[in-house]
Amino acid sequence: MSAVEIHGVSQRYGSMAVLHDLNLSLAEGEVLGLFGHNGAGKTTSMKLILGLLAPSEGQLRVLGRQPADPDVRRQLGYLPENVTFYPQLSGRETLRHFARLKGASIGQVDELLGQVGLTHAADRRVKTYSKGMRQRLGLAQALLGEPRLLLLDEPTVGLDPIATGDLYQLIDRLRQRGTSVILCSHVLPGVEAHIDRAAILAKGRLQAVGSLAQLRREAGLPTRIRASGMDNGAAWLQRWGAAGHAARETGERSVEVAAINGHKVPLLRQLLGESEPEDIEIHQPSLEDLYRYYMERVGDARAQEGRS
Ligand SMILES: Nc1ncnc2c1ncn2[C@@H]1O[C@H](COP(=O)(O)OP(=O)(O)OP(=O)(O)O)[C@@H](O)[C@H]1O
Repeated sequence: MSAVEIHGVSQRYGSMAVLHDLNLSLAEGEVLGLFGHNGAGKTTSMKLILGLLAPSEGQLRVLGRQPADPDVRRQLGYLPENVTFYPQLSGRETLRHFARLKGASIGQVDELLGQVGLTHAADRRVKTYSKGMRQRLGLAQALLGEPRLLLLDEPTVGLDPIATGDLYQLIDRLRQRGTSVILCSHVLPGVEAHIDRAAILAKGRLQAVGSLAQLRREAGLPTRIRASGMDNGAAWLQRWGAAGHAARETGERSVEVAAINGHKVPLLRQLLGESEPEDIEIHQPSLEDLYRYYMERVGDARAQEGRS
């Protein structure tokens, strides 16, 4: 059974269409990164999965049932984008309150405070917490009741680099336990190692979904091979250019060639077989490169529609 299945979902707010024919599924134990520009429809998608909104068109199944089913709700954890708490309660009191609301064991509270690094501040009022501490409390709240499906909307906002790394490690552990996770984020660097697939949403439409390897193949973005400490760089530039590869000088005795699909290994073999670079760097397209590619493609499509 899939954790989430979305079939042909469109969503309107009044007369404004914000999601168009969305089709997406999430396997159990899978971590999906959902990325998109401001207003792309990420939070709306999460609210549909949470059963907080009913789709204008199409169907959703969450853990095999209707999203608003109370049994499903009990198995979901949600960290909203702008998390707010009662300022007068302490962190521990806050979590106890949410545990009671969710029917989760109060015994989990202290363990979760420890997991998010808030044990030392458990008895301080939330109004004295920094933004990052409130965010971590929000995460602990989302983890109450050991959810099977966790929805995290901008979880790294306000987190310092170490807390961000801790969050990603926590996601890795949850994945190992079989928890399914949807993670919305504008922060792309660093997240790619912790997701199974990425979904890229723009203007309410899913532009791409797949593993990084699949998206790299689909986008056909080049892997850049940079060789430094080269005695005969100019000759290589000429040779690569003649063979139709984009190549450039990147510094003194340093050259770079862009290898598109299928050319990476042959180019490397040739380079290492026939010259002696002091160093080689291989830069695969990052999630950020892929995101930029899909965003630019939407922009281009719009520009062409405008011209026709
Ligand atoms: N309650 C609402 N009423 C009317 N329009 C809304 C409502 N909520 C969201 N929208 C609109 O729907 C579109 C999608 O919003 P959504 O919050 O899903 O985007 P998002 O991808 O989460 O954006 P961000 O990255 O800025 O959080 C936006 O144009 C937004 O203005």
